[in-house]
Amino acid sequence: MLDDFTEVLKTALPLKQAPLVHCLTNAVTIETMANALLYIGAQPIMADYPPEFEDVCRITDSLLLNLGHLGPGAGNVLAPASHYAHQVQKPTLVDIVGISATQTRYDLAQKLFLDQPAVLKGNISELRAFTDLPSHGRGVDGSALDQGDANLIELAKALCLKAKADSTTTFMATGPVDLIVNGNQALVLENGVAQLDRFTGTGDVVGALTAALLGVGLNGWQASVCAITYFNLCGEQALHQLTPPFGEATFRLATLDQLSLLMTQPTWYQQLKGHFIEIA
Ligand SMILES: Nc1ncnc2c1ncn2[C@@H]1O[C@H](COP(=O)(O)OP(=O)(O)O)[C@@H](O)[C@H]1O
Ligand SMILES: Cc1ncsc1CCOP(=O)(O)O
Ligand SMILES: [Mg+2]
Repeated sequence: MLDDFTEVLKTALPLKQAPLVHCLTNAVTIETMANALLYIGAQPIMADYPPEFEDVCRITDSLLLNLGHLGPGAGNVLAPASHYAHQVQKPTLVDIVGISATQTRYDLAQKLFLDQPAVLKGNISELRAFTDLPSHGRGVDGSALDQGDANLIELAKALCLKAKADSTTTFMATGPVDLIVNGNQALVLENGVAQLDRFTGTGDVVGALTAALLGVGLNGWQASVCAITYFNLCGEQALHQLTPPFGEATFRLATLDQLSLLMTQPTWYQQLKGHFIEIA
């Protein structure tokens, strides 16, 4: 079954066409996100003024809603964009950054979920908060205390219950290992390196890559596996190429550089590591 995904990875990247991705995102990582999309051959448009949404929606291939840095009236920006995309069936990704930190983000995430996004993502602590499980998330960061096999299975079951109410959304929970839940299937992905937790925006970039892949027609399940695996292999390759000592900023740049480079290696997709878990 994992072989099916290897095939998806192989055919998806390099992209055969450039999807235009409408991003409503946070001010912290907005530039990193825009460039990450360009590096993989997609195109970003950051447009958060509601009167523009209809025009922007007409020309874009997917929508990304990131809760990372809510400004005044954010509810009046993200929710209308989400409703409109739902009406016209534009594939949408919701990134629930920081929902373990505030009730406002929690409420907004639950509201956006009702519009049936193709993918709802966050780190493992954020997805635990979303499903009302105890979460050790701190600010926008996940906690190692929410990792571990028992916690992953507990989260997979909780997401599976959510998925039963809405079978169209794929859930992505990132961390040292990543969990993807779709319907009653749960997949654990095992690529990546610890340094990917040490610069800001790694989760946001994974969200952007996923939205780009939704924009070229991959479903939520395929886009999630492909985006996480590609990004984490970029991190692995960056680490492999750097000679110590090097700082976190150097690693960040090397990882972002791999976004345009790794896919030019003919067998990159063969490094996919993961396994399905039983949640019945
Ligand atoms: N310790 C780690 N080991 C391997 N990969 C990691 C690790 N921490 C994060 N990653 C990877 O970095 C990306 C961002 O994950 P994460 O840090 O959980 O998101 P966020 O930035 O939203 O908190 C994911 O692709 C994840 O697999
Ligand atoms: C530091 C910070 N604060 C609000 S959003 C943000 C960036 C979060 O990026 P990521 O979710 O990818 O870690
Ligand atoms: Mg991060």
